[in-house]
Amino acid sequence: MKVAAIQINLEFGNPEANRAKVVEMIEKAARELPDVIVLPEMWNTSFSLKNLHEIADKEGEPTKTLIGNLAKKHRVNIVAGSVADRYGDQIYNRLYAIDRAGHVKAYYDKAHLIQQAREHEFLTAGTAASVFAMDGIPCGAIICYDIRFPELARTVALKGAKVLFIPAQWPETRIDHWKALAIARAIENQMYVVAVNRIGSEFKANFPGKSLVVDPWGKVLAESEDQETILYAEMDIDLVDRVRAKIPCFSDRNIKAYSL
Ligand SMILES: NC(=O)CCC(=O)C(=O)O
Repeated sequence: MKVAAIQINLEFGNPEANRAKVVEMIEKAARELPDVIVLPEMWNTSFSLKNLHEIADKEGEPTKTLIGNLAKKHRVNIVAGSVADRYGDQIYNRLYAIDRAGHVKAYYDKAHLIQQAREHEFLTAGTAASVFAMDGIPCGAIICYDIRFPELARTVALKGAKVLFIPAQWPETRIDHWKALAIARAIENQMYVVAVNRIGSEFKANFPGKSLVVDPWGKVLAESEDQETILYAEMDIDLVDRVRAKIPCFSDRNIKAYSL
């Protein structure tokens, strides 16, 4: 499975501009014939939280049609990062997984909203982990701050995922956590992690990129710098089974010891 992680700057509160950038980058990434393209967190509006009611997607549109058409045109799977998506009065930080035919296979709503960024005041948290197949490979997704909650990544792994996608907007001040947590989630769950950050700045936060792909042994296969780029990596999915056979953490779990 060849992955292309799209690391871009975003325009605050400007979905039109961000859609144009995303289309340009997907077209560019598709030329390298990846199996899956991944976008960052909240790429339509960014964290323009106060006017999300006006500028968020409505019931998945236009993201589902726009990205679905690109997926179909290039016969590529797309993990459409996440977008602000309004359903009635509720707005979700929602990720869509779209297959090569342009169909939405699954969605995932960010479960842990970061109070420090006041996300919980404007967004509704998801309540379910998401696992979906891409070309028959079981995959899962979490979003940004979710990476700090090992229970969620573990749930995704226990549901069978071998690849975990993590779109994010992760700031420079805590970038060491980003890399350490991505590697930790890969090692403890013996799965691939594709962690996609943005660049640029918003309010007082700088975003340094540093998107990375980690294999189930914890080896960083690819890592980007602080610039607009597409990060490519080849994932040997059979390695997940080999690592899980070598150190059988899943069958060695002792759930009696985990109850509070
Ligand atoms: N967008 C986010 O969820 C940011 C998370 C973050 O900055 C952190 O966990 O630290």
